Amino acid sequence: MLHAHEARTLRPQKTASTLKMTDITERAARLSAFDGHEHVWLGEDETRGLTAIVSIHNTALGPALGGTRVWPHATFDDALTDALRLSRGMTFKSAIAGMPFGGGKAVIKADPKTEKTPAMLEAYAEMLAALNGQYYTGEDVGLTLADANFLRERTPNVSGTTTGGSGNPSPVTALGTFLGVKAALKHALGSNSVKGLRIAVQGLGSVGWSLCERLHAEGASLIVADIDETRARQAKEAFAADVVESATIVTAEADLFAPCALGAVLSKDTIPHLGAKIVAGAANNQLARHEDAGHLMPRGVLYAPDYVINAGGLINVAAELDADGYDREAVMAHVRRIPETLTHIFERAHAEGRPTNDIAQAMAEERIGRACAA
Ligand SMILES: NC(=O)c1ccc[n+]([C@@H]2O[C@H](COP(=O)([O-])OP(=O)(O)OC[C@H]3O[C@@H](n4cnc5c(N)ncnc54)[C@H](O)[C@@H]3O)[C@@H](O)[C@H]2O)c1
Repeated sequence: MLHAHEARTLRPQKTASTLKMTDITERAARLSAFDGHEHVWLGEDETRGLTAIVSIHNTALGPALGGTRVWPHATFDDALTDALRLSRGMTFKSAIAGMPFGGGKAVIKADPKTEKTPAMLEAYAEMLAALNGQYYTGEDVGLTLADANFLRERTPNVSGTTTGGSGNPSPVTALGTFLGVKAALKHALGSNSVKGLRIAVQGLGSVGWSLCERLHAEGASLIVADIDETRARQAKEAFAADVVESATIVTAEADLFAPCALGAVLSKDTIPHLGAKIVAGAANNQLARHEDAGHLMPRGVLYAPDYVINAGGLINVAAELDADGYDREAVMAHVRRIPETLTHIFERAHAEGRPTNDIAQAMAEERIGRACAA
């Protein structure tokens, strides 16, 4: 495996490849989201329409693992910032979940509906292969199970596939999130039942939809929003949900708000207008800035740290890479411990008068620190 700043150039394995790979670690270091990343790679292929960033934050606990996001960020630096923030979150997620993996994430700057082509994914598979085991990936926003299968046929460093893998991790993420929602309710309201509660869900994709199914089945009343109107209409029919605009779901009066779309939904601007006193959802990087949690506490808002509650998918894909083979029962047992970890964080945060994300980060850093010291 490569170590921090050891390698400056990598070449695709196919000699006639049009893919160009550049180490952009130094460029990334100029952004405030950098946080000491070990490596950041840019893969460009003009012919096949690829602009991809692979961001490797910390490999103290093992090789970097994290999904690939396909999203049309407005600028390259927006995409780079997203990749950096997401891979840092993966380091903490893996550490808290006790997985032998480090933090990594990739962003392909493209519209997944109109610009994602087989040729682009082909070029991206070459990039993954050239990274030679530094980084393992799978689904995220804009990268589907079919895409993961396509990549897996071309390079081994892909998890969460149905071509020899354990399949789409999203339902497992949704299960962990659902159990985490219950843990948050129990801590804040004294009961973990969702029956009769109003729950606002932002984002009705793979995870958000699956979470809604569970909440609806147990009698919650749902308020939903998605920028995809078809998805929102389907949720109205399937769950008798109230549909609101995406911009207003943050303020919707509810017992709990579950962000399941993109990040930065909790900021100093949105927090004063939150319509719920509990925030527990699957989206990565819900806080615009780590410090924004300081605005939640004085308002009595309980926040379930995103990388703790949404770790189900990671636990599932990591198990697929286990040398002893994938064990579904062990995965489910591990996911069922997410509420226990959350409850510990809630109680410690309450006892110490600190934000829940501070406690989660301290726990993750302790484990990473122990690995570095060993
Ligand atoms: N899939 C997983 O296993 C997994 C694991 C951990 C974390 N997450 C995180 O959970 C979130 C959802 O992931 P997913 O796999 O369901 O993605 P997805 O692409 O299947 O769904 C995302 C949904 O959010 C909607 N959306 C985007 N921007 C929105 C906005 N501003 N307002 C309302 N809706 C919006 C999209 O239209 C889409 O329906 C992401 O933040 C992802 O990083 C996913």
